[in-house]
Amino acid sequence: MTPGIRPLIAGNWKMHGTLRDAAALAEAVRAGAPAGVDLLICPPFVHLHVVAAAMLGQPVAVGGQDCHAAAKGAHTGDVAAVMLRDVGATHVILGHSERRADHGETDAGVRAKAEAAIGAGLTPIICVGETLAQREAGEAEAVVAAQVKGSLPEGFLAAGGVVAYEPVWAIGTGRTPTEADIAAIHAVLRGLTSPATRLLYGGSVKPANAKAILGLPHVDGALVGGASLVAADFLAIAGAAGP
Ligand SMILES: O=C(CO)[C@H](O)COP(=O)(O)O
Repeated sequence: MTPGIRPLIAGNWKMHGTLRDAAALAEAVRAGAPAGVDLLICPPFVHLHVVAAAMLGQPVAVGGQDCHAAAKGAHTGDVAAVMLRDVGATHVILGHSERRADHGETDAGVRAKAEAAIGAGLTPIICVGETLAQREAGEAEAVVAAQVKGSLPEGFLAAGGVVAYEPVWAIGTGRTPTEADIAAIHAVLRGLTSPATRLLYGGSVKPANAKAILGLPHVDGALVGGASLVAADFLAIAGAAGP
């Protein structure tokens, strides 16, 4: 943790569940939200409006998992940042490795989306992280630094933008980097951002490892995938971030 930075625990629900599942999960998270920690849930687009309406005035923020760089236009299947804001989202995840891999997203494209998000009044959460091959080649710090430099637009830090370090090989695999490796990357991220920037770790965060990971220097929260689909697990991770 970084003294003076309130932790953020964000759940990325990815492409899971029905609308009924989403509403029940959101309600369970709301009911158990601990004090002293900011909570964010990011449902699939089609569930976002209902979940955001249910969380209005509650201590759980709601975010999108992506947005388009344009404010409107002929972009079939895409969603604009202003549309996310309009239905009650406050955050948006950008540049997740699954989108970089599945949709060919580049640092420049992520930067353009982040500009749109900031313009719409959303807080962007930009994901960076190396592949296993890059880590084994000793390139992890350089890869992450290049992604940060390429993906963060001007005004990102002033707008309270968040950076999430998610090593690609740790996502959904049950494998996590060593605590020293996480701390080393987060020190690089701190040097490239600001003393007030929230830096999240993501990749197989579970109740069992949350306390240790969240206790590392410059780790100001977590971006949680699989464990965020189980309210008790997500809340246990949030509890590990609390005072
Ligand atoms: O979804 C994640 C948070 O963005 C990230 O991919 C980690 O997933 P997990 O390994 O299932 O927690």
